[in-house]
Amino acid sequence: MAATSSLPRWAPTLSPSLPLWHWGGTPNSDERRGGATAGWWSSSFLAAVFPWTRGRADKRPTVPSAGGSGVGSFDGVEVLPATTVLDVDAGVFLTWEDVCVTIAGRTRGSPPVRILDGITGHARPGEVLAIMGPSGCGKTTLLDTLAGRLGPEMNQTGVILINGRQEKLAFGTSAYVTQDNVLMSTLTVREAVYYSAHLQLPDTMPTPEKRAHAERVIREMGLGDAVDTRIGGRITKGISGGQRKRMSICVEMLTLPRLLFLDEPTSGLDSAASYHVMSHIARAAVRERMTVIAAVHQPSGDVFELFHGLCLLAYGRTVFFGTVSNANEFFTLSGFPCPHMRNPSDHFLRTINKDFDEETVESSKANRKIAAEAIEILTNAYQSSTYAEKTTNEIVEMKGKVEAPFRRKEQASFFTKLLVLTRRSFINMHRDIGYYWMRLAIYMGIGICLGTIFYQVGYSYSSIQTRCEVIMYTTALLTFMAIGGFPSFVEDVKVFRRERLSGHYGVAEFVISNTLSATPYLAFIAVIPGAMLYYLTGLTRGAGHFVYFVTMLCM
Ligand SMILES: Nc1ncnc2c1ncn2[C@@H]1O[C@H](COP(=O)(O)OP(=O)(O)OP(=O)(O)O)[C@@H](O)[C@H]1O
Repeated sequence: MAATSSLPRWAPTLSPSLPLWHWGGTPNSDERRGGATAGWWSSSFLAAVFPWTRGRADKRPTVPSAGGSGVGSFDGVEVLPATTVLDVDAGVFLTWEDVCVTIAGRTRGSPPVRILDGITGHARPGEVLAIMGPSGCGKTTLLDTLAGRLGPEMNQTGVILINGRQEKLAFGTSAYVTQDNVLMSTLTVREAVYYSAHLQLPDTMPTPEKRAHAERVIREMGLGDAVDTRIGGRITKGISGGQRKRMSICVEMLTLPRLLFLDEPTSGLDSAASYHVMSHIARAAVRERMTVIAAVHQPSGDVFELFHGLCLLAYGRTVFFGTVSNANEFFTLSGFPCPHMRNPSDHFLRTINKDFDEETVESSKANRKIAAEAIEILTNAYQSSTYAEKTTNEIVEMKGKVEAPFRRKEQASFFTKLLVLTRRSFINMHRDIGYYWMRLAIYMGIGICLGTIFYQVGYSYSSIQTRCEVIMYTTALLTFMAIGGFPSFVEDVKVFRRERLSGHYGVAEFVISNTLSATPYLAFIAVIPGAMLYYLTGLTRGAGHFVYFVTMLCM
């Protein structure tokens, strides 16, 4: 657990019976409730309504970490004191037995395709389990299955237990870092993590503490130099791919979940960054008794040594499950010893990758075994080995553990989430040049074009037809223009999907906050060209036309 010296002055003396966000002892309750929080919100509200004031709000000095001077350095990466966000819930002993996943065949009548075939294993608190195997072997599918995120098109069988019982993990208990880093491109690193902290952490936690915590997690992920850089996306270049990956981990690490799933946490990172990120996660796992399951592609020797357990898959089957040190022994005993000076993880993956067997056969010497044969030998050897027996015994032992059910972690209130999401959405719209500002320019262009073509249509009977044409053209053009907003909308929905799956907020908060933030913007970009068109065409009799134009433009 964290060093008490790093605890903030209002932090309680930890007791195992205290829930995560139960912070006793509030020497400065003013600051907690009325002072800091209200202050932040008033400035937030100002910045939300007038986004151009945001710069000033963001330039406020950041609150120093609770640990004060306890910041050290580790190979150039700042290592901050143990976090102050402590959890006293039981650890997660996750076991899975004979897990099979199938998907319907591509053509009607064809047999289902088996993606996972009888996978058995376990993960325990304080340890990092690595799931490794060639590309397409089922690592992500296994993670999705364990996290309860399989798509409806997949069929799953087998027994997955948490502390010996079937349990749906409550909010804040588990987190999942996906392979594709879905983030809001218009925000800076600091903003994205702050907003996430405000969405996930409870209202009872003082705002300065949330910010300090977010700042600490950012630094622990080695993002200290990129805090004010925008994430970037479709149009603008922002942080690098590796930094995006670290950002994704950062956001999910904020609540220090009991169970953490990581899909390719080191992809896109250089070997030093991979090591620092994984070693931070491994340290956090030990310190906070987190259960970490990571699907990894090609770990360097240093990173590989950080893993406690290894689940080696090949084309949906288990090649090996056990400790990292036993894996080497198992490969040697099965006739595939790791060559001298070679990274064991490279050796394992090379031995069981059959995607390039044809090339191997052509270039191999007489009696060299191709990967398909090696997989057959290894999977059979594993099933009858003492390692498989040991895994079964450990699962039986873990199933016998009686731990109290997990409590749902206290979360931000509906109102707070709504405010945070509305503000974030405001900023996103304000900065999304492609969607809003270009749209305004194009609408004005359309307004001028149509207005000059149908200049002063007049009020005679013959002008009725012209009026109809104006309305028809406006409708048609704007309907096509609305499609231009799709890429931004799709990006927003992706972020929403990720955050909803993680339990940060629900559909109601998303819909309300987007409506609140989008309405003034859309009305703004609709009223100006609408008024221009209204004035140029001379449709001055009949307010209905104006309302119609504005409504259409808002689409
Ligand atoms: N929805 C799906 N429909 C059809 N096939 C699927 C689906 N999802 C996964 N698969 C197949 O299942 C296999 C395992 O996929 P999965 O994404 O789990 O592999 P992976 O080991 O994570 O790969 P990578 O390391 O390249 O990310 C692949 O052959 C993939 O094509």
